[in-house]
Amino acid sequence: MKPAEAQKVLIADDDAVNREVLGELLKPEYTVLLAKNGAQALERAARHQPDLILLDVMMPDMDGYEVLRRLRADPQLAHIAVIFISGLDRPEDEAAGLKMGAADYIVKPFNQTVVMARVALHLQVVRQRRMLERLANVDGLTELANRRRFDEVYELEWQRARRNGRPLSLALLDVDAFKQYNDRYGHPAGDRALRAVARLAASGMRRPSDLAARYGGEELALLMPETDAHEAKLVLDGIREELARLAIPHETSSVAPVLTVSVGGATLAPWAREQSAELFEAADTQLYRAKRAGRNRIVWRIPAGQP
Ligand SMILES: Nc1nc2c(ncn2[C@@H]2O[C@H](COP(=O)(O)OP(=O)(O)OP(=O)(O)O)[C@@H](O)[C@H]2O)c(=O)[nH]1
Repeated sequence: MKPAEAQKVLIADDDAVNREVLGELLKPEYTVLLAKNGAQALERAARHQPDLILLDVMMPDMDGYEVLRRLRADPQLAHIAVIFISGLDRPEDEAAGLKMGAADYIVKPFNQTVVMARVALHLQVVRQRRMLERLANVDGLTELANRRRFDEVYELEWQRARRNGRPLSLALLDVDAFKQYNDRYGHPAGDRALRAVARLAASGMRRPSDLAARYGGEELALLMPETDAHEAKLVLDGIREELARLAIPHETSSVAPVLTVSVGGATLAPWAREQSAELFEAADTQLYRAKRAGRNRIVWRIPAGQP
C-alpha cells in the first residue's frame, strides 16, 4: 500500500491515454497529479509542489521545454525535478532536454519497468537532497533553524528591511542558570528543557517570515521582520508567560524555583543607519544587561529617535 507520506508526481501530457497509462503505473506507490497542458502543469506545480514532474515535450500551446523554462525561472518551483517524456528520439533532442536542466529523458514508446525504475531513482535523489538541506539548516536537538541558517536569513532580512525602510526586530533568548540545571537534573533533562523552550519559541513566532533559531548552546535567536519593538516585546512576553505556565522545576536556580529565561532585544528602526552586526551586538548587549540586572526579564534597546 502507498505510504501516507508518499512523494508526489505530476504527469503533464496532452494525450489522455498516456496520462492514464502513466497514472495507473505510478498510483500504487506515489500520489499522482495530472495536467493536460503546459499551463495546467505550471498551475498544479505551484499549488501542490510535486517532488517530480513527468513532462511531455510536445504539447500544443506551451511545449515541455517552455514549461521547464518557466519552472526554473520561478524561485518557488525551480527546484522541482523534471523528467521529459518525448516522442523525439534523436540524441540531439535528448541532449537538449538534459542541457535545459531535466533530470532525465525518456523516449516514447516507453517500457513501464524502466519508467518506474527511473522515477524511483530520481525521487530517491530528491529525498537525499532534502535530507542534506535539513542537515545543513536544522539543529538536531531542538529542530529549530541552526546558526548557519539563521545567519543566512538574518543577512537577507536585514537587507530587505533596509531597502524597504521597514522595522526588523531581533531577540536573543538565553536560559537562566542552565549550568545548575544540568548539574541538578542531568544532561538529558537539560536537553528536554531546552527542547521545551525551543518549542515555545517556535510556536510564539506569528508570521511565516519570523524565524526562531538555536544560536548557541542554550541561546536562541528570534528574528521578526516587519515587527516593531512594541510588537516584538509582546511576542517575547507571550513566550515567557507560556514558559512560566509550564513551570519546569529548577530547585538550584538563584532566580526562581522554575526555569526562566533572559532576553535581550533590539529593533532596526527604518531611519537607522545601522549595520547588521551592530544590530546583533545591540541585542547581545541588552541580553548581558538582562543577566546583570538579575535575569528572568526582557531588556529591549530603546529605539533611537527619528532624526
Ligand atoms: N543539556 C544541555 N546543556 C547544554 C547544551 N548546550 C549548552 N548547555 C549547557 O548550558 C550551560 C550554559 O552555562 P553558562 O554559559 O554558564 O550559563 P548559565 O548557567 O545558564 O548561566 P546564565 O546564562 O548566566 O544565567 C553549560 O553548562 C552548557 O553545558 C545542550 O545542548 N544540552
